Amino acid sequence: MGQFGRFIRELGKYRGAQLWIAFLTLISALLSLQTPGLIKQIFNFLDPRKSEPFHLPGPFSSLTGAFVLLILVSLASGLMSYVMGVTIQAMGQRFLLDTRVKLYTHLQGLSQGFFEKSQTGKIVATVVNDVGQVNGLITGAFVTIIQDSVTLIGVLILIFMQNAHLALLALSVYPIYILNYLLSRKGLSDNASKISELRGVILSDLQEKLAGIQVVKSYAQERSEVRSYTHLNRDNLNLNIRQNGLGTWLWVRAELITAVGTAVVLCVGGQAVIKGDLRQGDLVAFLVLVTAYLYAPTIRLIQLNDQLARSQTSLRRIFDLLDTAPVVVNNLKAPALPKIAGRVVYEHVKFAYEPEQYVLKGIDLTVEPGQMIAFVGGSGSGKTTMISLLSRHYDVVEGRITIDGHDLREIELYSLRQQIGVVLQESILFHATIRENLKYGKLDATDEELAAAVEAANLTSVIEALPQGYDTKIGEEGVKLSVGEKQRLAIARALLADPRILVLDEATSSLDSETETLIQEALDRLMTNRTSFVIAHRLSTIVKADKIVVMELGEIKEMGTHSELLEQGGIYARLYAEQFRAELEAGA
Ligand SMILES: Nc1ncnc2c1ncn2[C@@H]1O[C@H](COP(=O)(O)OP(=O)(O)OP(=O)(O)O)[C@@H](O)[C@H]1O
Repeated sequence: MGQFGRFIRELGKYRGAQLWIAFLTLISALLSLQTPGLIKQIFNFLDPRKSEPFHLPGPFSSLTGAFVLLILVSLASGLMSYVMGVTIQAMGQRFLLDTRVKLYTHLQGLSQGFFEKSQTGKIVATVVNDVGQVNGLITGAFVTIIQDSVTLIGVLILIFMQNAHLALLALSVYPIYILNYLLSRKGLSDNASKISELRGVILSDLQEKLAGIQVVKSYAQERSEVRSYTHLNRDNLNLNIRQNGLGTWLWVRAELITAVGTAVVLCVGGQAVIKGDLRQGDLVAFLVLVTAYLYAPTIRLIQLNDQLARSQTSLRRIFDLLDTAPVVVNNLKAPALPKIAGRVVYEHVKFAYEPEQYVLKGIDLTVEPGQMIAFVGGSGSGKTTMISLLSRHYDVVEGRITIDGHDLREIELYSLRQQIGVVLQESILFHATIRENLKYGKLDATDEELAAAVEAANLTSVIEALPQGYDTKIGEEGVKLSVGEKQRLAIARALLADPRILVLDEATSSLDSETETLIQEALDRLMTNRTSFVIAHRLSTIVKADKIVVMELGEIKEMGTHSELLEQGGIYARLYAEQFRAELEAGA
């Protein structure tokens, strides 16, 4: 029930709408409860044995008047329900908007590590499906709960006022209702949480396999993917059938209990009518009250159990996501990093992704402004981790990293990242126009700035050749750019951002020499006058680096310029010889 409690608190901000809904519910319930009273008066008036006059205001105290009043009451109650429906739908839509924005804002604030460990599809399922499910709770279940609870309270008072004996009889079936409910509750909620979990799995699997369709196709796994997708969906179907079966079975039993209750009231009440202790109209009105206003809302409330069970899992996932704290905490009160020169110092830096499993084991490294550092080393030696720490995607476990003397943890995070540009191995571009992709580096870039960046990135002729130039869409409905063109576009984007520090993860994939030259030229222009950290794969980059850092198992083993390290004849000399030979062979 904890989740529902928190949910109700979350809804607190819509208090105005809630009060309005509560007021309308009350009026609507009071109006609809007038119907049985009117029916009673009509029947008692029509009683052939002893017609009783109407106790209604002047113009309505006739048969026609009573009918008109009946219609007016229904109309007014319908109108109230309409206004209430609209108000609740609006509140539901507000909730959808607010919760999705809240979740998305929270997601944007989470650290990179969270996304490395989570399946995107599951996150999408929560933001889209789970929030939608909870919206259903507001617009569906909550209306029922409020409306029917008010009706139940009103009807209880009315039936006891009319006939306490019959009222007690009508209520005698309630222990059986409760038992019936308790019997089904666990099954329904267990099954609902399985459905909800499975839905997340199906969505994340779909997203993952479509994103990785190249792998699926190149391993010819299409049929096995279709099989496993069908399998998951069949499980989903079975669980849903079971859920509906459980829900319907609960409802059928509740209907049966209702029938018993109605029969008992009719039987005992009927005898009272025969004996003359009760008027026919009183019995009919009592029966309408009991069946339509007592039993029917009770059954509706019982049926809600299914929806509540389904929503519980959704709420848990929404709250779990909202409760996930970022690993790297951005102190918004910390001072912004002033415009930097770009001096970076790693002081005795130790870092572990998992407790005690150090992947950086005491790094000391000083980089002067404008220098180019090349990280070299075997796979898993810690190169990527070094640059992740610089952008503060993770915090160091021991030691510290400073930029121009500022400890990274003591400055505002965004002001840090704004001054670090990143060009990754695989350039990530969005499904938008070339202009929009470029402007991601600098939102207010002028056309001249765009053109200069594009020129420096050797892209001018490529863009000019496109039908709509800068306004050409990339991806799905637009052009497909080659790997080299994408990379140059990413370089132009970084040029526009004009960061003082540059992080570059060079592409390992071999590009043809012409493309390689174009990219290299663009990169050289990008790196000019910036402190650059390069995870180097190309000999040309390594050779001209101001400092080559050779890493092995999380430690710096060698450091120096190309010629210094060759002279040492250590790890670097060996790596270089290997790579040089490999490049010669590849070129041959
Ligand atoms: N997100 C992560 N969670 C846990 N361990 C990680 C994570 N990222 C990297 N590691 C581990 O940290 C170690 C260093 O990885 P890192 O990616 O820094 O190496 P690298 O030198 O960049 O390797 P490569 O050249 O293959 O990219 C490896 O043992 C790797 O398995």
